[in-house]
Amino acid sequence: MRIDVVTIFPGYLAPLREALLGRAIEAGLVEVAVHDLRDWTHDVHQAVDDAPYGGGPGMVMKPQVWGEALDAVLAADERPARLVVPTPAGRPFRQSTAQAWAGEQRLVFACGRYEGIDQRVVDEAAARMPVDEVSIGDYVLVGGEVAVLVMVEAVARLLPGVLGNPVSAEQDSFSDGLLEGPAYTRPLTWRGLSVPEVLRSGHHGAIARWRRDRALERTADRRPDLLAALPADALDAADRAF
Ligand SMILES: COC(=O)COc1cccc(COC(=O)c2cn[nH]c2)c1
Repeated sequence: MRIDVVTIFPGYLAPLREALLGRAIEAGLVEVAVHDLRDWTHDVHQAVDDAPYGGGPGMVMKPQVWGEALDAVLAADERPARLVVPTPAGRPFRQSTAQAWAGEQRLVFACGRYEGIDQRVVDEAAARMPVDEVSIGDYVLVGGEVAVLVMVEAVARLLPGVLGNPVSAEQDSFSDGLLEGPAYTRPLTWRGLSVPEVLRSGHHGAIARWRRDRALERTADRRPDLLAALPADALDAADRAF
């Protein structure tokens, strides 16, 4: 998979080169190219924004600069691309979104700042490629860069070879529609707190049951919306205690 990011703060994307993801890039499992939007300005001030039509606070990012930047970035590789624009006004980004995007040959991320990018940039792009305006949560950031770090990590970890042990991607939180329950490791007792007996029993059935109970309990407590969204047949008789 090739990932391109267009931003006025390329340095914000430096963490993509670290750790697991950095190794995946070095191994050629994923290619990442970060582009400075200002490279496509032609004025001495390298202006990327202007006042909003209709008035109101803040500035809007200019369509001409974004248009030239996306044209150039898209032309750099013949693989078909999906354009992703992080925005508080977007559809929710979920694990299912990451799963779907993991099958893409190419993702191009456009990082908005200020009050956003002129809508015509998104509308014009949508005429020639799939475009997703997505939100990573109901809060407002200063720019899309941090959201891109979140989404790239969520997608890249699903790519074959990126994670050491692929099984954990399947057994993710949300993969069965429930939150992950508590996890424990050595020592057996720590500051007077012990590990639940069942986990040391060696009874795999009892352990699986205990883990599911804890996941159901936590989901009912923290995310009742997820529980309500489960398909009817997802819960067996033993589950219905929650
Ligand atoms: C067409 O889309 C745009 O113009 C996007 O423009 C902006 C403007 C300000 C901030 C951002 C960054 O995204 C978020 O704040 C965000 C994403 N998820 N939750 C919060 C993006």
